[in-house]
Amino acid sequence: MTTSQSSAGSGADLAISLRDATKTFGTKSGKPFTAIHDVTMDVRRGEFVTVVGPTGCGKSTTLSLVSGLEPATVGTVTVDGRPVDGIPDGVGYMFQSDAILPWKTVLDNVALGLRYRKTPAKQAHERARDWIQRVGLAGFEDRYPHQLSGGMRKRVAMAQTLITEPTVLLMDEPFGALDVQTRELMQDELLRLWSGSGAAVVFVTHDLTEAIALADRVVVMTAGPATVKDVVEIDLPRPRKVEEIRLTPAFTDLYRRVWDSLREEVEITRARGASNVA
Ligand SMILES: Nc1ncnc2c1ncn2[C@@H]1O[C@H](COP(=O)(O)OP(=O)(O)OP(=O)(O)O)[C@@H](O)[C@H]1O
Repeated sequence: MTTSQSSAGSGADLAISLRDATKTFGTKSGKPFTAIHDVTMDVRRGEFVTVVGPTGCGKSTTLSLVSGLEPATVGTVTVDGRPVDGIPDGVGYMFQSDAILPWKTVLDNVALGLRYRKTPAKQAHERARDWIQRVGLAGFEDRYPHQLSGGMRKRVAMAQTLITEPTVLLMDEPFGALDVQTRELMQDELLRLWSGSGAAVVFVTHDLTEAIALADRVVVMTAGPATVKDVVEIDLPRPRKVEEIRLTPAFTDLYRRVWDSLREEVEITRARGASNVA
């Protein structure tokens, strides 16, 4: 399937909708810089969409329009049917560098997600204990971040985000800094925690294996300014175990399919030279 947009449906089941969204930044030189161009993409409630594209093409910028951190210059962006104007309710984020505070314990860090939303301390701590258990960190409530492994810190970050029960979860290379084995563990954890949550996820990654293993659909973006080049449906059965599913012939076919689409864009980006995309 080759489409010029990622259209998942319409109406009430849409959690996220971008329509011809373009983002142009002002620069010091005075020459405007267009980071993404005419991006049209829908994500249904409960759907897991991953986004791949060449380095610097505009993937994070796309997320920042959905999160309300940046307004679209042209086009429309809606979350839960409402135009994005500032940070929408019900949106959770996870980035490569986590938002864990080194001077707070695991319990306080996880509770922070709720404390920022004015939940009383006692209630926030009760729910934090529950989430710490769900992410497999029971017994580590009183540890500080420097006493944790990279994977454990990610579990804290995941609990901190998921405790707010976001309806839209935006993830920008959240496992990018982890070693391969820990990354696969965290991918499985994420799928387990997400399944049945009803959250719509947009997950940006450079790792095609990760993109395919997690997704219902993979959106392939062009060299910058990014637009949607292709959307690949991932019809692999769920529940999935990443280390098992990536060895199946169906997975290999999908990998080839996504890479065939992405390769040309990566080559265009390489030909332009790193200095133009940094
Ligand atoms: N605030 C800004 N002002 C000017 N240019 C920006 C701004 N934010 C991003 N850009 C530029 O927009 C382009 C897209 O950046 P973005 O971070 O969205 O790409 P990306 O695909 O997420 O990158 P990567 O793959 O390296 O993570 C880049 O050339 C970047 O320098």
